[in-house]
Amino acid sequence: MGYEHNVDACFADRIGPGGIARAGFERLRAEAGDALGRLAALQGSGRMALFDLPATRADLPVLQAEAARFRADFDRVIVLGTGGSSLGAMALTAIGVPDGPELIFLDNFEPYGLDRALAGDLSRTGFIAISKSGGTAETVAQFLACIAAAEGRTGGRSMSRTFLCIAGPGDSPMRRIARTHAIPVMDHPPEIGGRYSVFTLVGMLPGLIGGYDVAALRAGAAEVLSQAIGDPRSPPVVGAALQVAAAQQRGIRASVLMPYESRLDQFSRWFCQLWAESLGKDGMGTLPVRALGPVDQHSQLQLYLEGPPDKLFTLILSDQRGQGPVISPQATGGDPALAYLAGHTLGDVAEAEGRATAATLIARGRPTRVIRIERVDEFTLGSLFMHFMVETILAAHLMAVDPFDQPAVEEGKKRTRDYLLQAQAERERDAG
Ligand SMILES: O=P(O)(O)OC[C@H]1O[C@](O)(CO)[C@@H](O)[C@@H]1O
Repeated sequence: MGYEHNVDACFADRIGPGGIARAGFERLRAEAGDALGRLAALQGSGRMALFDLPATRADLPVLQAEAARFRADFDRVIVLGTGGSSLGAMALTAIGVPDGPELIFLDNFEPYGLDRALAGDLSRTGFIAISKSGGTAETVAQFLACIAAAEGRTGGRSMSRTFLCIAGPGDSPMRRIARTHAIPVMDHPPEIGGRYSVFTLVGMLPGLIGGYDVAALRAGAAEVLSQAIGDPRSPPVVGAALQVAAAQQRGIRASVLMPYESRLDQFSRWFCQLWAESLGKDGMGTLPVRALGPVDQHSQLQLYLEGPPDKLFTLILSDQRGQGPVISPQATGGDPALAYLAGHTLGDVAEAEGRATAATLIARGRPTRVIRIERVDEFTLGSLFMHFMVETILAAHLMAVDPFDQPAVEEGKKRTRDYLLQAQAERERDAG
């Protein structure tokens, strides 16, 4: 597997009263294991398509061909899409810099970023607009703005070769815009929710354009899934029971994810959407918190150690020993205050800091799970994606909420539309 999962320091028998009791946890773990068994029975039926994706390879040739075209034609690819339509690919392409065109994700809707991106040379810039619903205001508005900006600036390339759209099947504003401009549209699988879509073309295509090994990503996911299905004590089952037991028994209100790897910071953003939108309903759910080590030791850690004991910590640690520049003993100038650094690499220091934070949290009786990874690569990331998806789905089961919907976000979207219509009406009234 791409990781080791250690939850010992979450239990009262290890960390004292801040920890959870084994008995209640074991009941939840058994229930989560049963739920996974029922979901696994749907494999291959199309009713749990997420579980079929890791073993799928048939879609890759078409995506590889499309990616090859983008790689040949463009120096920059601007990806439009928000939430589940971008976070997975952003997490994947944050793990390294293989090669290929620069990928620019305009996931946060704001004029400044779009203006800057569009101010560049558009003759070697491709665009991919992604929206499962095909109607998300931010993505549709960006799509229209990019089409308008690209017209006459594509270096003679047709719109159909400059833009690509990924949208759910059926009529939608995005599809209508694409049709007007003869922009090709690929289908977003309707049976996979946006925040679970990283293993579909939504994650795979940007990944392939960036030169990432997407088969390894799926292989990592496949391994976690098959192990979880075969073993009711597997990490995602244990993780779900842990999160729910912590909330039920210890009033835990927040789930902090703290990788000690900048390359996994985007992964934490992906996790936050997954956890929040899947669980936050009917008064249930815990607050997902994105933290990054070591930098947040100098920002959040004081609160984590001495603030309210309402957080469950998940640290993702990798063995960075031996990596990076060496601090030579000569460079420390023989200063005794710096003797502890002499001869170490920067990776040695980062590794010691991650270990120290885990030990300090544990010493303070704060429930702390440690996920150890060997390296940050596609296989490991695929493992972590699948781990947290299964953990989230099973936690939802234990909380009796639906992990696949997000009914409340519609309210804000409707208000946005109303405000804009109102402003339009006022403008027209003032004008005439
Ligand atoms: O892919 P779409 O339909 O544009 O949705 C983007 C995101 O917006 C949400 O619906 C929330 O507003 C998310 O669930 C989703 O990932």
